[in-house]
Amino acid sequence: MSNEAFHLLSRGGVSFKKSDSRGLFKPLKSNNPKGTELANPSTQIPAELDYFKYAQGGSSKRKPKDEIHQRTGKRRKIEAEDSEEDVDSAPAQEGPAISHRVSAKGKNVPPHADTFEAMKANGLPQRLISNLEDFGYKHPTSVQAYGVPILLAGRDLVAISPTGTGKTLAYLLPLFAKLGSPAASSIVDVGVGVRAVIIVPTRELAHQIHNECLKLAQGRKWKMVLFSKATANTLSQKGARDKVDIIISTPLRLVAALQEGILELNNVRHLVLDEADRLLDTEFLSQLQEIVASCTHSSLQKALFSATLPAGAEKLAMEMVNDPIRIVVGLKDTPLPLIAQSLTYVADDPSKLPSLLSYLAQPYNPPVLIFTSTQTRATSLAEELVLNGIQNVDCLHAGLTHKEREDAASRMRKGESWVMVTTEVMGRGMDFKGVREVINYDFPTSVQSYVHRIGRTGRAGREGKAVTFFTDEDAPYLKMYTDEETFRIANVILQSGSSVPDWILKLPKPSKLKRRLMGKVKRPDAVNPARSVGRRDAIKRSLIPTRDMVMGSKRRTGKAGEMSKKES
Ligand SMILES: Nc1ncnc2c1ncn2[C@@H]1O[C@H](COP(=O)(O)OP(=O)(O)OP(=O)(O)O)[C@@H](O)[C@H]1O
Repeated sequence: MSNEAFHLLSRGGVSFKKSDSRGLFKPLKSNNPKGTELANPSTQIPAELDYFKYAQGGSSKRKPKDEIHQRTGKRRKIEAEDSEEDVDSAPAQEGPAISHRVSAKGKNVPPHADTFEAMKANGLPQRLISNLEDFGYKHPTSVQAYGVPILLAGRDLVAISPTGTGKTLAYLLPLFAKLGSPAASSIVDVGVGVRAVIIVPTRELAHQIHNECLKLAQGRKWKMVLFSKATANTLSQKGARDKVDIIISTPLRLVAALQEGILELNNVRHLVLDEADRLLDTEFLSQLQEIVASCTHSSLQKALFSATLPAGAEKLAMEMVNDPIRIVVGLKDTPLPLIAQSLTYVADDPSKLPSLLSYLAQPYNPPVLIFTSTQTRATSLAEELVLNGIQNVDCLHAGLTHKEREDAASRMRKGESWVMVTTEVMGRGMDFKGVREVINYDFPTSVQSYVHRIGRTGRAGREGKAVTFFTDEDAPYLKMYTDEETFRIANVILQSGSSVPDWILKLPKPSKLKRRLMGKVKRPDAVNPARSVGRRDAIKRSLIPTRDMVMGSKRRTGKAGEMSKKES
């Protein structure tokens, strides 16, 4: 199905209204069937995990951490290591701003700053603080409170902080502060060529960060380039590229420009790797090494950020930085307790579609993000949902054109997509604040993938819900066991305060072979085997009824729209 036809089929006429970020700290209402209201988050989040300062000492509706540890029978090893090996860890702070656990390792860790105002003493200009006030940001999050002073002090940083806790700003604030003023208007010698590079694994994320830069840069004429084929061509003229302050790019694009000789990175003083563990994966590693090797300026500062950093990636990360400080906010590789997680047994692959359809037949909180394992399955599932009358279905994966991808992301931001079917491409970094529910239609291939995927909800202090379907084939990979490297999804769920049925905990340990096969479960391209015969005809035939259905849904969704408006 072409993307256009797909939209024609799937569009209803109502956008749910997303509140802007100023409303992030207000109590949320849900449109759940019973009409029960989610309690005020300020009474729910454990203080130590209150990244957005809701709790300020409030109690949690989820299980307190000690209780969780009793259930898991063991406090996670990595966490114990963090606290035992802290060097110069900043002291626990009285007061509302920093009331949760942050561990900092490294020599001479600069003290953290409780407020944006206090960061002035570290060199954060008033201009940036005023911009933050305009966004309605009152306090720094933990990763900002600790990370900004470290980066402003010129130190290399490896920062691990849960999804949706404001890592982007934690590196952008010091970046703008350290760059001082745009090269074009600087009165001091800033050298020739780009001074800061931000590398991210996907184009969508690069786009999002570019937008964040534009917001933060208000009032100054920074030259910030979202690197693409088109911009690479423009930058092939030396005059144009010498005026660039910041480049945001995926590794592939940047390496291509380096190899073609249309870009030099010898004036880069700040290199940021966002989603660092993904960038240190074998897929990107050699490109990344080439980029790092091209940044030859003597005062190059490196900052690596991610919500997850498995041991192998952490080793590579630590080798890449000089005299670094490593900070860990909350529990490493663990989702926020704000996300209510559950596992749903669906026997086999063909049973997933009916399970999903019955899930979506109940009132749900749009937008919902649904993850599949491949592009073909994403397309197939999106089509099935449309054919089954689900409204405002969208699809985004790397097999679409750039324009289609950008349009889909933009519809999501505007609240026009109620159900977005996607792949790993949206799993990391994407910040759609309104996402209420994530469904892992296909079981994630690693704990990191799980943590990032479900981290698309529960952002910036909001509550979220994550449902993971698992089949008989997936079951071996749920099992908890204590080898830190192979911590599995059931552990992660328990660790972050949601519950896991006992029968899952009693599943046998997977064999070594099964562990090696993790993520290699072969799934058919079509999510509905019955549809594989005459699929195109079926879609064609359904065009008219589906349009009628969409028109009908416009009338019906008047109600749903009102409901959504009330809650946002
Ligand atoms: N100090 C703050 N106060 C309120 N909201 C904030 C603050 N800092 C950031 N945010 C908002 O929190 C949301 C999440 O931020 P961001 O995308 O940087 O998270 P992240 O930690 O990078 O997540 P991920 O690991 O998924 O990439 C964004 O919408 C951002 O605007």
